Amino acid sequence: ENHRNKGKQTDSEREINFSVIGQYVDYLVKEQGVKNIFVNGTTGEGLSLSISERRQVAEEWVTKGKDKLDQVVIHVGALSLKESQELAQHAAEIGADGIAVIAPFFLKPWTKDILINFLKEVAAAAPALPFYYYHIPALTGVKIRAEELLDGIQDKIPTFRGLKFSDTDLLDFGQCVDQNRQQQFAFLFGVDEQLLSALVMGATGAVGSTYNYLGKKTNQMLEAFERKDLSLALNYQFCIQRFINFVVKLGFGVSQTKAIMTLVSGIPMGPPRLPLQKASREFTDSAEAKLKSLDFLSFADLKDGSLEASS
Ligand SMILES: CC(=O)N[C@H](C=O)[C@@H](O)[C@H](O)[C@H](O)CO
Ligand SMILES: CC(=O)C(=O)O
Repeated sequence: ENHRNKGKQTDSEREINFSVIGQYVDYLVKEQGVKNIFVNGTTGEGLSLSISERRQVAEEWVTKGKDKLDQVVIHVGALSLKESQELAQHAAEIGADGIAVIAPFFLKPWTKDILINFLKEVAAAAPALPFYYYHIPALTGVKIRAEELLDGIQDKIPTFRGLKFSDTDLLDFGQCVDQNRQQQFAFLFGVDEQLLSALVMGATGAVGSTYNYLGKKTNQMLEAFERKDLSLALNYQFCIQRFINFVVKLGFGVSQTKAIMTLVSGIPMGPPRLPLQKASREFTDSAEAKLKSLDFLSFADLKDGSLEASS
């Protein structure tokens, strides 16, 4: 396959630019204080990549993150159980720190037991790796409550270590925490604009798209929460909400996230892949103005060529 730049515009626009991943590791660690990476998920368009591409992306992150990142968790969910197992086994082979799986979303599991059976088969393909369930009902359409799924899950999936919870149902999330106090599960929250509420409920961490560029601000919120300075933590959360609320009104999704990542880091993320469409110039300009007005972005932060790359 032809992944590297061959000078043809169409190739570089359509293919993954593996060469920037190493740079991006350094950027996240140094500029955002982000040392745990979730690869091939929603933001990484994992489900729009071929299996071969997913393997290569995973390998690049693990290789470039060595001695720099704390944990690299690979999302290996797929519609095909066999492909998911292949990716799980591959994640183990390359030395990833964990795997995560979403519910299959075309032919869907309708009950908790069926979903567990699917997840169990994937987990068994990487028996030495921590396993995380990625709960994102708005995108998968699988609305089985996480609290139900977690009930007795370790008897079925011995490698189960936690949950990435990307939903706004804080009753469900709170009950996941409340009913599993005996376990040492990771409760990773995935709705960035509501993270503070989830921390109150017992979230042990967060995985989200905005940490690519608001990682530093979010870490300040986490530190304030840790120090029990709730009013300062709320200040940070409101600041983050002001930005997310602004972009949500403009239409905010993975494409727009990529444009902002390019803008803030100066590292070209490239356009998304079909069926997504590149964010408009108007979006990027408005987002940039908002970031500046909220003091999330100083002129000094803007790297040369960042506007070029996202235009
Ligand atoms: C649907 C989606 O992409 N969710 C992300 C993570 O799971 C979040 O990080 C959101 O992008 C973020 O909370 C903004 O709404
Ligand atoms: C944002 C996130 O959690 C994902 O890309 O899956």
